[in-house]
Amino acid sequence: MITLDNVSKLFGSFEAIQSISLHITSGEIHGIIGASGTGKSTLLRLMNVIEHPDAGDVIIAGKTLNHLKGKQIRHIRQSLGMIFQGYHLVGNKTVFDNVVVPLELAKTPKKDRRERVMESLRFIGLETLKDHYPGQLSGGQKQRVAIARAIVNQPQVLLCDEPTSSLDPNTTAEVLEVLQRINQKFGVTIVIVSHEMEVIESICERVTVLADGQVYDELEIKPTGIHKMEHSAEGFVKRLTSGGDINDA
Ligand SMILES: Nc1ncnc2c1ncn2[C@@H]1O[C@H](COP(=O)(O)OP(=O)(O)OP(=O)(O)O)[C@@H](O)[C@H]1O
Repeated sequence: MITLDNVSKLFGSFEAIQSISLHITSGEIHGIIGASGTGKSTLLRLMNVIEHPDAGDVIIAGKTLNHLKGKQIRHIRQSLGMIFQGYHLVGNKTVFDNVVVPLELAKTPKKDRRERVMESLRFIGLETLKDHYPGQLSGGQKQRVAIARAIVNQPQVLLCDEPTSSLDPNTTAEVLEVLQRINQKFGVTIVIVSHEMEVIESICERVTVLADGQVYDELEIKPTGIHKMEHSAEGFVKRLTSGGDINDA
């Protein structure tokens, strides 16, 4: 579903992403973990065509994104949902009016919008709060509204940038449960960037470990534990698998 083929990204002379290749299969929940500044968000922004690679190809659902032009990019973005640590809700719009935005941008017929928004809100269990404003919601509720907005267009891929980093453990579990249901019910491929191994471990099947803009390792998470797929240094992976923050590794 998502392939990065020798992708590099420069900011000035600084190479934030260095010749990364990875493949995420359709229907997978894939984690990207790494210490602060290792390029996790940049990698996600390359998948969402917010950033463009300086070298290599980003291929989603068979389409090479870096060869697409304006209208085509807007079209492919409609098959990608995105959620962020800071929710990015519009404060002076109600929950309903926040969730309807992607349908307005996609020019979905007006007669269909209400039912689609309510369907999304029902899925995340917040339909009764449709007339509330973001300021009246808890952090977990805000993130669930952001998820409703991200899935209202029925995307094939959901890209999540530190989706639970501002949340307490109970609310984190609620948000991860919603993501898991989206994956299971609709077959949406999910990519989650996080620096918290517990989050990645609880929901992902495979994990890419980044260090200094490069793929440091790939891990497979099975009921029996975490399996190294490549060449990790023992101490580094031990820290990860014991639930420690990767920044401590
Ligand atoms: N627009 C930009 N201009 C210049 N440098 C940038 C830009 N965006 C990111 N960088 C740099 O690229 C590197 C990777 O940044 P990125 O935000 O992808 O890391 P990250 O792993 O997501 O970090 P964090 O966990 O702290 O969010 C960092 O050194 C950052 O300072």
